[in-house]
Amino acid sequence: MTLSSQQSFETIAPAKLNLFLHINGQRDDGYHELQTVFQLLDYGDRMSFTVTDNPKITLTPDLPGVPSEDNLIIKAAKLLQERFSQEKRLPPKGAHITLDKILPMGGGVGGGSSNAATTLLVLNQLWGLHLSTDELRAIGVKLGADVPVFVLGHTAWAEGIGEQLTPIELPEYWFVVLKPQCEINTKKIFSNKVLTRDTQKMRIAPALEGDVAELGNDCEPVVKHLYPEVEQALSWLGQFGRAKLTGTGSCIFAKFSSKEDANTVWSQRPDSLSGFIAKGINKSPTCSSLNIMVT
Ligand SMILES: C[C@](O)(CO)[C@H](O)COP(=O)(O)OP(=O)(O)OC[C@H]1O[C@@H](n2ccc(N)nc2=O)[C@H](O)[C@@H]1O
Ligand SMILES: Nc1ncnc2c1ncn2[C@@H]1O[C@H](COP(=O)(O)OP(=O)(O)OP(=O)(O)O)[C@@H](O)[C@H]1O
Repeated sequence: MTLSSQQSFETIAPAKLNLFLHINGQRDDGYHELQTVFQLLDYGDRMSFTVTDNPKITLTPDLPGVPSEDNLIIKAAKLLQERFSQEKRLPPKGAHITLDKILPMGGGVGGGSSNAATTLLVLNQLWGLHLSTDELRAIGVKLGADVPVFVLGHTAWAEGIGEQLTPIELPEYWFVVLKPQCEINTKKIFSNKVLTRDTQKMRIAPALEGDVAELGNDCEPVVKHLYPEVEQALSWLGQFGRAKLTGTGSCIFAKFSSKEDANTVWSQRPDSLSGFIAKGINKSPTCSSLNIMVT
């Protein structure tokens, strides 16, 4: 049975970590050129989708602080509806979507982007649109630089503004991800005057595992200066391994070779730090259950 003959679908929208993040320049439109490795995690928001004949897109529950029209899930569904009308010349179908939000917002783990990408992938199939993954990636990048990697649904080496992607296979390590008590606006960090913007581009994806461990995040000095709670969290986690910022923060992470080692560190964390433990995965659960080939 194909998904287009089904009416409902439930899945996890996974989180990502930036295992390192280099900023290599700035484009004329203000966006930054970067190089990074996106590591997908086996931890994320639960989402469910039910097709409706009525063209309305509804989402429950509301996300506190995010008006419905600004929610990336609604925006993604509406962009896809426009394509539906263009391609099929029929009144669009609608959807009822539920979101169990567990990923910290403004944390650099890509929750909103992952929600948007999951919406594109699932509704593309439930509505029987059959757009290719490349077409969905092109729609996704209009919603945010982090959306395409979640459409690809694979851990990846990334360049450009984060949309030029090469899938890679990494060992499935465990990560302790800690969230200091602050939310960080991505634009605020990217518009900071003293942000490093001239890290030399690597010519090829580093031979990953070993090399990536040594590479840092160019946003870290600015974020540490503006948010002392992030600096404190980095020094605490740094006692147990190399601790880094993901994206523009506020979450930080360190890698461990077993769940037990990760748990030992997690159980000692200060009360001021929330977060989660997760395993690194190569392929996203949504792409696996939708039988999407990674190319
Ligand atoms: C920091 C990362 O999370 C690393 O993966 C991403 O680069 C951010 O991706 P995102 O949250 O999807 O970002 P967007 O929603 O596209 O952009 C938010 C703001 O960040 C800035 N921005 C974002 C990505 C990028 N490569 N250069 C930028 O300068 C832009 O000012 C933009 O207005
Ligand atoms: N479905 C959504 N889930 C979370 N945030 C959303 C969503 N839709 C819109 N937003 C807005 O996007 C902002 C960033 O949310 P998100 O959780 O993706 O942060 P992030 O992990 O720091 O993102 P990134 O790593 O992609 O920069 C939120 O503060 C919120 O205003």
